Amino acid sequence: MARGNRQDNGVRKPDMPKAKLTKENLKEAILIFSYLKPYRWTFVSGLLFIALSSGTTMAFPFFLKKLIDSAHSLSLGKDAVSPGTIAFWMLGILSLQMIFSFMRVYLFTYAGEHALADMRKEVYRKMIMMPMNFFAQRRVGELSSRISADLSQIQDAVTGMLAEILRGLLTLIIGMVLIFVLSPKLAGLMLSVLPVIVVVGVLFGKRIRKLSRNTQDQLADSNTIVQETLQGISNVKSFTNEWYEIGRYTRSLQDAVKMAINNGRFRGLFVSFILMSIFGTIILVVWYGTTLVQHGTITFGGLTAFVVYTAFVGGSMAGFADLYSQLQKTLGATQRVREILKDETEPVTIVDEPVEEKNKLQGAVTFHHVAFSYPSRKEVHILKDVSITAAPGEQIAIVGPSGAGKSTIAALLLRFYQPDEGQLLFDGKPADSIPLSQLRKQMALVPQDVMLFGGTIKENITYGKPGATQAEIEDAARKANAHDFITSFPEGYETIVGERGIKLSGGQRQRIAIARAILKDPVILVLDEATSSLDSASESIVQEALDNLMKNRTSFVIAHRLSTIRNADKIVVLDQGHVVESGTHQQLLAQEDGLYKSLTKLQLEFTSE
Ligand SMILES: Nc1ncnc2c1ncn2[C@@H]1O[C@H](COP(=O)(O)OP(=O)(O)OP(=O)(O)O)[C@@H](O)[C@H]1O
Repeated sequence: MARGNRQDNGVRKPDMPKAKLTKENLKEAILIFSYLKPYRWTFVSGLLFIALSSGTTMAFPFFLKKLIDSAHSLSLGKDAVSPGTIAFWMLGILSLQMIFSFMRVYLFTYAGEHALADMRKEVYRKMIMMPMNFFAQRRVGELSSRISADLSQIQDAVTGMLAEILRGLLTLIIGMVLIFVLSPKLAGLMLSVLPVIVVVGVLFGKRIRKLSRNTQDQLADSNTIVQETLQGISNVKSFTNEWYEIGRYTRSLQDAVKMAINNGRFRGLFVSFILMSIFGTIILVVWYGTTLVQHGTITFGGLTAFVVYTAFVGGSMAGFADLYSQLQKTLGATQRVREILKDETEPVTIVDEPVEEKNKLQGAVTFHHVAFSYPSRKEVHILKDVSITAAPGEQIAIVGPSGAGKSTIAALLLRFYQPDEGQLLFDGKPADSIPLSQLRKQMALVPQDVMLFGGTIKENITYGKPGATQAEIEDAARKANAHDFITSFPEGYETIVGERGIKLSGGQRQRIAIARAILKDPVILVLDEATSSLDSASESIVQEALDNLMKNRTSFVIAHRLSTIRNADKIVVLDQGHVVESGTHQQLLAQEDGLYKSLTKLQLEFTSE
């Protein structure tokens, strides 16, 4: 069976590109801001409040200077504004600061959350519209972390980081101007140590970025293990491989922890370095400042304000180095998300339109000399020169050994993939001349392993025709031999089926899938070994349901149990991608040395044993 999320070799592809701070990358990242467009006024107001709150923060040291100088003047018996009045002004400023900070956080959250939800919607929309090959080459965990982790990183950048950059820049510029105004000499001293700090900071930042990327990758690997084992929990349990999975997860986690600790070591060094730089500079400035106070070049208050401004400026510089590594992470996330946004989707429509008259099918299907290889394994030719014709309403059975390419035929029918050579025709028209969604709307697939969604039975049946009435649903369930077992549940149609339908038996799940297909009322039906996992009693109930479903539709039945397809209008025998025989049951049995005959014989022997 050609499953969607098949992995080629179980090894995750290194699709986490390094995000360097290049012009190209930044340009791409800026495109993400287009999602903020609908909320631009909220966002701009947020920016304004950041500027205002930075302004009020920067006003504090100024008032501190006034406060100290006035106290100093008063102590010398000179005339000055009373410290109480200045403290009162400071309280006023503090109140403003509170309002500004509240508004900035609120407005940024508002714009950021909305923009992120839009972005998530867009990425999900894109993802779900991707062709099958996209899913065949990626792991589910990896894709879901695009939507969760990567997008959260981007959101942090849009809201938190941008605010930090703006605040840092304002603090830096205003702080620099003010310290030069307060004392050019002291400012000169402070700036002489600055380039050293910046260079070392950037080098550190680079290293940290690399390490944290590796940690993130490793962590994503461990999360994939969790997702995969939970999805296949019955496999894990039936093989009693809990120990194996715990071991696998532990090893993966240990690697992640090792990397994170290594990263932490560097971050620790980085933080210590920054702290040392800040306090070292302060000590230097204070020492030199006190000599200037002695010479009367600067007041006590001035020196205090200078030190505080220096701390602000130093803090914002240290923040920049951290922001730099954050920015790198965000660029990585942006790149991965943009990769999906840029990828080409299938030409499906995302509005629920009825099938147009001109696209309505009668149900004739022709495979005309079709050859096919899966895009991920181009060198392996799965189908070779396959020709099959089905008249409207005919039942075509496809049989053959495992791996012969039966499910691949189903995948091509549903146009999950395109033939490499030859043509697929519907009512004599090339498949690609009919819009993809319009075509698929007229088909239904009852797969081998039925996947139900976590909602109610009713919701699962209505999946075949959203908006169907209760009468239609019940009618479909009756035809699918499902009504009786559904009504035997206390909650009837409202019974929650549990995640992926685990609260129902295999046969019940299949009958729900059949009811879903009946409700869809397709012209062409594809059944992929629909009865293979059932015992004889359930098989006959399901088979009856299937016979109801197949009435008056072109059906392609992929079957292992040859007994179920005896009455098919045509049986196509496939072997290693070739059609080796084709005809009715009787015709094929008449072929001495035929593959069908030997398969039938084998099954008879097998079942009579
Ligand atoms: N997505 C895929 N990418 C690459 N190769 C695939 C993919 N799906 C199936 N194949 C390969 O194509 C071949 C035919 O597979 P297919 O599922 O069509 O066989 P089948 O006849 O339905 O087998 P079975 O009866 O065992 O389900 C197999 O060799 C399989 O490994």
